[in-house]
Amino acid sequence: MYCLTFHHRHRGLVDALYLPHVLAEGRATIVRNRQRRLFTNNPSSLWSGYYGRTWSHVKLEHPSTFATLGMEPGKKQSIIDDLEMFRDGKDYYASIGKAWKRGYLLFGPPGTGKSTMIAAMANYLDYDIYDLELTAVKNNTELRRIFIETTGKSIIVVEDIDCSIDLTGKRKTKEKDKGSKKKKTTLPTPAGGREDEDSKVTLSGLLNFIDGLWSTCGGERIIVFTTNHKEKLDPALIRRGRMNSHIEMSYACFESFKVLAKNYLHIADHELFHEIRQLLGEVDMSPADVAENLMPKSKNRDVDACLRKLIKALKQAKEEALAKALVGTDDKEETQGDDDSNSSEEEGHDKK
Ligand SMILES: Nc1ncnc2c1ncn2[C@@H]1O[C@H](COP(=O)(O)OP(=O)(O)OP(=O)(O)O)[C@@H](O)[C@H]1O
Repeated sequence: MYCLTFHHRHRGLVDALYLPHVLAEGRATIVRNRQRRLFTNNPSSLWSGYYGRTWSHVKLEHPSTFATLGMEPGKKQSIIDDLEMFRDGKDYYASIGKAWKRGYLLFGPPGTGKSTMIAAMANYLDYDIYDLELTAVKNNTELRRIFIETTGKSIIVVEDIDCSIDLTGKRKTKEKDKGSKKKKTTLPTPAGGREDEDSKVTLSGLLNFIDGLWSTCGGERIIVFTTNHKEKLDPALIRRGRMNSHIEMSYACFESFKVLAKNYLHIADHELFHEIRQLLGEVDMSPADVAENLMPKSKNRDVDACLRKLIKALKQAKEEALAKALVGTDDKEETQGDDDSNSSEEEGHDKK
Protein backbone atom coordinates (compact mmCIF):
# COMPACT_ATOMS: atom_id res chain seq x y z
CA MET A 1 0.00 0.00 0.00
CA TYR A 2 1.26 3.47 -0.89
CA CYS A 3 0.50 6.68 0.96
CA LEU A 4 0.48 9.95 -0.95
CA THR A 5 0.95 13.16 1.03
CA PHE A 6 0.35 16.59 -0.44
CA HIS A 7 -0.86 20.01 0.54
CA HIS A 8 -4.65 20.35 0.42
CA ARG A 9 -4.41 23.20 -2.08
CA HIS A 10 -3.13 20.65 -4.67
CA ARG A 11 -6.12 18.38 -4.14
CA GLY A 12 -7.75 19.37 -7.46
CA LEU A 13 -4.57 18.73 -9.43
CA VAL A 14 -3.97 15.36 -7.77
CA ASP A 15 -7.57 14.18 -8.33
CA ALA A 16 -7.91 15.47 -11.85
CA LEU A 17 -4.48 14.75 -13.30
CA TYR A 18 -1.98 12.99 -11.11
CA LEU A 19 -3.98 9.95 -9.97
CA PRO A 20 -5.52 9.23 -13.41
CA HIS A 21 -2.01 9.50 -14.89
CA VAL A 22 -0.57 7.02 -12.35
CA LEU A 23 -3.45 4.59 -12.96
CA ALA A 24 -3.12 4.81 -16.74
CA GLU A 25 0.64 4.30 -16.58
CA GLY A 26 0.18 1.34 -14.22
CA ARG A 27 -2.27 -0.30 -16.61
CA ALA A 28 0.01 0.35 -19.57
CA THR A 29 2.96 -1.20 -17.69
CA ILE A 30 0.93 -4.33 -16.90
CA VAL A 31 0.01 -4.65 -20.57
CA ARG A 32 3.63 -4.06 -21.66
CA ASN A 33 4.98 -6.69 -19.28
CA ARG A 34 2.42 -9.38 -19.90
CA GLN A 35 3.52 -12.32 -22.02
CA ARG A 36 1.56 -12.20 -25.22
CA ARG A 37 0.17 -15.39 -26.67
CA LEU A 38 -0.58 -16.96 -30.02
CA PHE A 39 -3.74 -19.08 -29.85
CA THR A 40 -4.98 -21.72 -32.28
CA ASN A 41 -8.41 -23.36 -32.05
CA ASN A 42 -8.64 -27.05 -31.18
CA PRO A 43 -11.06 -29.41 -32.94
CA SER A 44 -14.23 -29.82 -30.84
CA SER A 45 -13.29 -33.43 -30.00
CA LEU A 46 -10.65 -31.92 -27.67
CA TRP A 47 -12.95 -29.43 -25.91
CA SER A 48 -14.34 -31.64 -23.15
CA GLY A 49 -12.68 -33.45 -20.23
CA TYR A 50 -10.43 -32.12 -17.51
CA TYR A 51 -7.79 -30.75 -19.86
CA GLY A 52 -10.29 -29.90 -22.59
CA ARG A 53 -9.78 -26.49 -24.14
CA THR A 54 -11.19 -24.57 -27.08
CA TRP A 55 -7.92 -22.78 -27.75
CA SER A 56 -4.31 -23.86 -27.28
CA HIS A 57 -1.59 -21.29 -27.01
CA VAL A 58 2.13 -20.73 -27.23
CA LYS A 59 4.20 -17.63 -26.45
CA LEU A 60 3.95 -15.03 -29.17
CA GLU A 61 7.54 -14.27 -30.06
CA HIS A 62 7.35 -13.04 -33.64
CA PRO A 63 10.01 -10.33 -34.05
CA SER A 64 8.24 -8.40 -36.82
CA THR A 65 7.64 -4.70 -36.18
CA PHE A 66 6.53 -1.79 -38.33
CA ALA A 67 10.18 -0.70 -38.44
CA THR A 68 11.16 -3.97 -40.14
CA LEU A 69 8.09 -4.16 -42.39
CA GLY A 70 8.85 -3.21 -45.98
CA MET A 71 6.09 -0.93 -47.24
CA GLU A 72 5.56 2.48 -48.76
CA PRO A 73 6.16 4.83 -45.76
CA GLY A 74 2.99 6.93 -46.13
CA LYS A 75 0.81 3.82 -46.24
CA LYS A 76 2.60 2.33 -43.24
CA GLN A 77 2.11 5.51 -41.21
CA SER A 78 -1.60 5.65 -42.01
CA ILE A 79 -2.00 2.05 -40.75
CA ILE A 80 -0.14 2.93 -37.55
CA ASP A 81 -2.34 6.01 -37.07
CA ASP A 82 -5.44 3.90 -37.64
CA LEU A 83 -4.31 1.34 -35.04
CA GLU A 84 -3.53 4.06 -32.50
CA MET A 85 -6.90 5.66 -33.07
CA PHE A 86 -8.50 2.28 -32.42
CA ARG A 87 -6.45 1.44 -29.33
CA ASP A 88 -7.12 4.79 -27.68
CA GLY A 89 -10.70 5.00 -28.91
CA LYS A 90 -12.69 3.32 -26.12
CA ASP A 91 -14.62 6.49 -25.23
CA TYR A 92 -15.01 7.49 -28.85
CA TYR A 93 -16.55 4.14 -29.81
CA ALA A 94 -18.87 4.36 -26.79
CA SER A 95 -19.88 7.92 -27.73
CA ILE A 96 -20.89 6.90 -31.27
CA GLY A 97 -22.70 3.78 -30.01
CA LYS A 98 -20.47 1.27 -31.78
CA ALA A 99 -18.75 -1.85 -30.48
CA TRP A 100 -15.05 -1.31 -29.90
CA LYS A 101 -13.81 -3.44 -32.76
CA ARG A 102 -12.17 -3.04 -36.11
CA GLY A 103 -11.83 -5.26 -39.15
CA TYR A 104 -8.92 -5.30 -41.58
CA LEU A 105 -8.78 -7.09 -44.89
CA LEU A 106 -5.21 -7.73 -46.01
CA PHE A 107 -5.01 -8.73 -49.64
CA GLY A 108 -2.23 -9.25 -52.13
CA PRO A 109 -0.05 -11.87 -53.82
CA PRO A 110 1.81 -14.53 -51.80
CA GLY A 111 4.91 -13.37 -49.96
CA THR A 112 3.97 -9.69 -49.79
CA GLY A 113 3.89 -9.62 -45.98
CA LYS A 114 0.31 -10.22 -44.88
CA SER A 115 1.27 -12.51 -41.98
CA THR A 116 4.24 -10.28 -41.20
CA MET A 117 1.88 -7.29 -40.99
CA ILE A 118 -0.37 -9.12 -38.49
CA ALA A 119 2.61 -9.86 -36.25
CA ALA A 120 3.72 -6.22 -36.50
CA MET A 121 0.21 -5.08 -35.52
CA ALA A 122 0.15 -7.40 -32.51
CA ASN A 123 3.60 -6.26 -31.40
CA TYR A 124 2.67 -2.62 -31.83
CA LEU A 125 -0.55 -2.89 -29.85
CA ASP A 126 0.65 -5.52 -27.36
CA TYR A 127 -2.29 -7.74 -28.29
CA ASP A 128 -2.64 -11.53 -28.38
CA ILE A 129 -3.29 -13.28 -31.68
CA TYR A 130 -6.07 -15.84 -32.16
CA ASP A 131 -5.33 -17.75 -35.34
CA LEU A 132 -8.73 -19.13 -36.28
CA GLU A 133 -8.54 -22.22 -38.47
CA LEU A 134 -12.04 -22.25 -39.95
CA THR A 135 -11.65 -25.66 -41.57
CA ALA A 136 -11.48 -27.17 -38.07
CA VAL A 137 -14.84 -25.63 -37.09
CA LYS A 138 -17.84 -27.88 -37.73
CA ASN A 139 -20.77 -25.48 -37.51
CA ASN A 140 -22.01 -22.06 -36.43
CA THR A 141 -22.55 -23.22 -32.83
CA GLU A 142 -18.91 -24.17 -32.55
CA LEU A 143 -17.89 -20.91 -34.17
CA ARG A 144 -19.92 -18.99 -31.57
CA ARG A 145 -18.31 -20.84 -28.68
CA ILE A 146 -14.85 -20.35 -30.11
CA PHE A 147 -15.49 -16.66 -30.41
CA ILE A 148 -16.92 -16.26 -26.91
CA GLU A 149 -13.75 -17.77 -25.50
CA THR A 150 -11.49 -15.12 -26.97
CA THR A 151 -10.38 -12.28 -24.72
CA GLY A 152 -10.08 -8.54 -25.30
CA LYS A 153 -6.88 -6.90 -26.51
CA SER A 154 -6.63 -9.44 -29.25
CA ILE A 155 -6.38 -9.85 -33.00
CA ILE A 156 -8.51 -12.65 -34.41
CA VAL A 157 -7.06 -13.82 -37.69
CA VAL A 158 -8.56 -15.92 -40.48
CA GLU A 159 -5.80 -16.49 -43.03
CA ASP A 160 -6.56 -17.27 -46.67
CA ILE A 161 -10.28 -16.80 -46.08
CA ASP A 162 -11.10 -17.63 -49.70
CA CYS A 163 -9.47 -21.05 -49.27
CA SER A 164 -10.98 -21.78 -45.86
CA ILE A 165 -14.60 -21.54 -46.85
CA ASP A 166 -16.71 -21.26 -49.94
CA LEU A 167 -18.11 -17.77 -50.07
CA THR A 168 -19.20 -17.66 -53.66
CA GLY A 169 -22.84 -17.50 -52.64
CA LYS A 170 -23.72 -20.77 -54.34
CA ARG A 171 -24.42 -24.06 -52.64
CA LYS A 172 -21.76 -26.52 -53.67
CA THR A 173 -21.04 -30.18 -53.23
CA LYS A 174 -17.81 -31.16 -51.52
CA GLU A 175 -15.02 -30.62 -53.94
CA LYS A 176 -11.30 -30.17 -53.80
CA ASP A 177 -10.00 -26.82 -54.88
CA LYS A 178 -6.85 -27.79 -56.66
CA GLY A 179 -5.38 -24.27 -56.69
CA SER A 180 -6.02 -23.62 -53.02
CA LYS A 181 -3.60 -24.09 -50.22
CA LYS A 182 -6.26 -25.39 -47.87
CA LYS A 183 -9.11 -27.81 -48.30
CA LYS A 184 -12.35 -25.90 -48.54
CA THR A 185 -15.19 -26.40 -46.11
CA THR A 186 -18.36 -26.48 -48.18
CA LEU A 187 -20.71 -23.79 -47.07
CA PRO A 188 -24.27 -22.89 -47.78
CA THR A 189 -25.17 -19.21 -48.13
CA PRO A 190 -27.29 -17.30 -45.60
CA ALA A 191 -30.26 -18.63 -47.47
CA GLY A 192 -29.03 -22.20 -46.89
CA GLY A 193 -31.41 -24.87 -45.53
CA ARG A 194 -31.73 -25.89 -41.87
CA GLU A 195 -29.99 -29.25 -42.15
CA ASP A 196 -26.93 -27.47 -43.51
CA GLU A 197 -27.08 -24.77 -40.87
CA ASP A 198 -26.87 -27.42 -38.20
CA SER A 199 -23.89 -29.12 -39.71
CA LYS A 200 -21.84 -26.44 -41.40
CA VAL A 201 -20.33 -23.04 -40.85
CA THR A 202 -22.38 -20.70 -42.99
CA LEU A 203 -21.71 -17.29 -44.38
CA SER A 204 -24.40 -15.89 -42.10
CA GLY A 205 -22.70 -17.64 -39.17
CA LEU A 206 -19.49 -15.93 -40.08
CA LEU A 207 -21.18 -12.56 -40.45
CA ASN A 208 -22.78 -13.02 -37.01
CA PHE A 209 -19.40 -13.93 -35.71
CA ILE A 210 -18.02 -10.66 -37.00
CA ASP A 211 -20.64 -8.16 -35.92
CA GLY A 212 -23.62 -9.66 -34.09
CA LEU A 213 -22.01 -11.39 -31.17
CA TRP A 214 -19.18 -8.98 -31.09
CA SER A 215 -21.30 -6.35 -29.44
CA THR A 216 -22.09 -8.66 -26.55
CA CYS A 217 -18.53 -9.79 -25.92
CA GLY A 218 -16.90 -6.61 -24.72
CA GLY A 219 -14.53 -4.79 -26.94
CA GLU A 220 -10.99 -4.17 -28.02
CA ARG A 221 -10.89 -6.86 -30.63
CA ILE A 222 -9.50 -6.61 -34.12
CA ILE A 223 -10.38 -9.12 -36.78
CA VAL A 224 -8.12 -9.64 -39.77
CA PHE A 225 -8.89 -11.63 -42.91
CA THR A 226 -6.13 -12.32 -45.39
CA THR A 227 -6.54 -13.40 -48.97
CA ASN A 228 -4.61 -13.65 -52.21
CA HIS A 229 -7.88 -13.24 -54.15
CA LYS A 230 -10.01 -10.37 -52.89
CA GLU A 231 -12.29 -10.70 -55.93
CA LYS A 232 -13.38 -14.17 -54.77
CA LEU A 233 -14.87 -12.91 -51.50
CA ASP A 234 -18.55 -12.27 -50.96
CA PRO A 235 -19.12 -8.48 -50.87
CA ALA A 236 -21.23 -8.89 -47.70
CA LEU A 237 -18.22 -10.25 -45.87
CA ILE A 238 -15.86 -7.43 -46.70
CA ARG A 239 -18.18 -4.45 -46.91
CA ARG A 240 -17.03 -1.30 -45.10
CA GLY A 241 -18.31 -1.42 -41.55
CA ARG A 242 -17.31 -5.07 -41.27
CA MET A 243 -13.88 -4.91 -42.77
CA ASN A 244 -13.28 -1.25 -42.03
CA SER A 245 -9.97 -1.03 -43.77
CA HIS A 246 -8.84 -2.85 -46.92
CA ILE A 247 -5.06 -2.92 -47.08
CA GLU A 248 -3.33 -3.98 -50.26
CA MET A 249 0.02 -5.68 -49.74
CA SER A 250 1.90 -5.28 -52.96
CA TYR A 251 5.07 -6.29 -54.74
CA ALA A 252 8.29 -4.74 -53.53
CA CYS A 253 8.85 -1.08 -54.35
CA PHE A 254 12.13 0.76 -53.82
CA GLU A 255 11.00 2.01 -50.40
CA SER A 256 10.21 -1.50 -49.16
CA PHE A 257 13.51 -2.74 -50.62
CA LYS A 258 15.35 -0.07 -48.58
CA VAL A 259 13.73 -1.35 -45.37
CA LEU A 260 14.74 -4.91 -46.25
CA ALA A 261 18.30 -3.82 -47.12
CA LYS A 262 18.52 -2.17 -43.72
CA ASN A 263 17.13 -5.29 -41.97
CA TYR A 264 19.26 -7.83 -43.78
CA LEU A 265 22.45 -5.97 -44.70
CA HIS A 266 22.42 -2.99 -42.32
CA ILE A 267 22.91 -0.50 -45.15
CA ALA A 268 20.95 2.66 -45.96
CA ASP A 269 22.58 3.40 -49.31
CA HIS A 270 24.84 1.80 -51.91
CA GLU A 271 26.02 2.48 -55.44
CA LEU A 272 23.93 -0.47 -56.71
CA PHE A 273 20.70 0.99 -55.30
CA HIS A 274 20.13 3.01 -58.47
CA GLU A 275 20.05 -0.08 -60.67
CA ILE A 276 17.83 -1.93 -58.19
CA ARG A 277 15.41 0.99 -58.08
CA GLN A 278 15.11 0.90 -61.86
CA LEU A 279 14.59 -2.86 -62.00
CA LEU A 280 11.98 -2.81 -59.21
CA GLY A 281 10.06 -0.29 -61.27
CA GLU A 282 9.96 -2.78 -64.15
CA VAL A 283 9.58 -6.16 -62.43
CA ASP A 284 7.06 -7.59 -59.95
CA MET A 285 8.95 -9.33 -57.15
CA SER A 286 7.46 -10.09 -53.74
CA PRO A 287 9.24 -8.74 -50.64
CA ALA A 288 9.68 -12.40 -49.59
CA ASP A 289 11.73 -13.04 -52.76
CA VAL A 290 13.67 -9.82 -52.34
CA ALA A 291 14.43 -10.78 -48.72
CA GLU A 292 15.55 -14.25 -49.75
CA ASN A 293 18.01 -12.78 -52.26
CA LEU A 294 19.35 -10.28 -49.74
CA MET A 295 19.95 -12.89 -47.05
CA PRO A 296 23.74 -13.27 -46.62
CA LYS A 297 25.00 -16.81 -47.07
CA SER A 298 27.81 -16.55 -44.54
CA LYS A 299 28.58 -14.73 -41.28
CA ASN A 300 30.83 -12.14 -42.90
CA ARG A 301 28.10 -10.40 -44.73
CA ASP A 302 29.21 -9.59 -48.30
CA VAL A 303 26.92 -6.68 -49.14
CA ASP A 304 28.02 -6.39 -52.77
CA ALA A 305 27.46 -10.09 -53.43
CA CYS A 306 23.96 -9.97 -51.91
CA LEU A 307 22.92 -6.92 -53.90
CA ARG A 308 24.31 -8.42 -57.12
CA LYS A 309 22.40 -11.62 -56.40
CA LEU A 310 19.21 -9.58 -56.14
CA ILE A 311 20.00 -7.71 -59.38
CA LYS A 312 20.58 -11.04 -61.15
CA ALA A 313 17.26 -12.40 -59.87
CA LEU A 314 15.43 -9.22 -60.91
CA LYS A 315 16.95 -9.37 -64.41
CA GLN A 316 15.99 -13.02 -64.70
CA ALA A 317 12.43 -12.23 -63.59
CA LYS A 318 12.33 -9.43 -66.17
CA GLU A 319 13.45 -11.79 -68.96
CA GLU A 320 10.88 -14.38 -67.90
CA ALA A 321 8.13 -11.78 -67.89
CA LEU A 322 9.18 -10.60 -71.35
CA ALA A 323 9.28 -14.18 -72.67
CA LYS A 324 5.82 -14.81 -71.21
CA ALA A 325 4.47 -11.66 -72.81
CA LEU A 326 5.95 -12.69 -76.16
CA VAL A 327 4.39 -16.16 -75.94
CA GLY A 328 1.09 -14.46 -75.11
CA THR A 329 1.36 -12.25 -78.20
CA ASP A 330 2.35 -15.24 -80.39
CA ASP A 331 -0.64 -17.22 -79.11
CA LYS A 332 -2.92 -14.31 -79.84
CA GLU A 333 -1.53 -13.91 -83.32
CA GLU A 334 -1.83 -17.65 -83.94
CA THR A 335 -5.46 -17.66 -82.83
CA GLN A 336 -6.09 -14.63 -84.93
CA GLY A 337 -4.30 -16.36 -87.83
CA ASP A 338 -6.52 -19.44 -87.30
CA ASP A 339 -9.56 -17.21 -87.21
CA ASP A 340 -8.41 -15.52 -90.38
CA SER A 341 -7.81 -18.86 -92.14
CA ASN A 342 -11.18 -20.09 -90.86
CA SER A 343 -12.92 -17.05 -92.12
CA SER A 344 -11.18 -17.23 -95.49
CA GLU A 345 -12.08 -20.91 -95.61
CA GLU A 346 -15.65 -20.01 -94.85
CA GLU A 347 -15.47 -17.29 -97.41
CA GLY A 348 -14.04 -19.88 -99.78
CA HIS A 349 -16.94 -22.19 -99.04
CA ASP A 350 -19.33 -19.37 -99.60
CA LYS A 351 -17.67 -18.65 -102.86
CA LYS A 352 -17.95 -22.28 -103.88
N1 LIG B 1 6.54 -6.43 -46.59
C1 LIG B 1 7.47 -7.20 -46.01
N2 LIG B 1 8.37 -6.67 -45.17
C2 LIG B 1 9.31 -7.43 -44.59
N3 LIG B 1 9.44 -8.75 -44.79
C3 LIG B 1 8.57 -9.34 -45.63
C4 LIG B 1 7.54 -8.59 -46.26
N4 LIG B 1 6.83 -9.43 -47.04
C5 LIG B 1 7.38 -10.64 -46.89
N5 LIG B 1 8.42 -10.59 -46.04
C6 LIG B 1 9.28 -11.73 -45.69
O1 LIG B 1 8.80 -12.86 -46.40
C7 LIG B 1 8.33 -13.89 -45.54
C8 LIG B 1 6.96 -14.36 -46.00
O2 LIG B 1 6.03 -13.28 -45.83
P1 LIG B 1 4.54 -13.46 -45.29
O3 LIG B 1 4.32 -14.87 -44.81
O4 LIG B 1 4.25 -12.37 -44.35
O5 LIG B 1 3.75 -13.25 -46.64
P2 LIG B 1 2.21 -13.48 -46.92
O6 LIG B 1 1.76 -12.34 -47.77
O7 LIG B 1 1.50 -13.73 -45.66
O8 LIG B 1 2.27 -14.80 -47.81
P3 LIG B 1 1.10 -15.86 -48.10
O9 LIG B 1 0.03 -15.15 -48.86
O10 LIG B 1 1.80 -16.90 -48.92
O11 LIG B 1 0.64 -16.38 -46.76
C9 LIG B 1 8.29 -13.29 -44.14
O12 LIG B 1 8.78 -14.20 -43.20
C10 LIG B 1 9.17 -12.09 -44.22
O13 LIG B 1 10.47 -12.44 -43.80
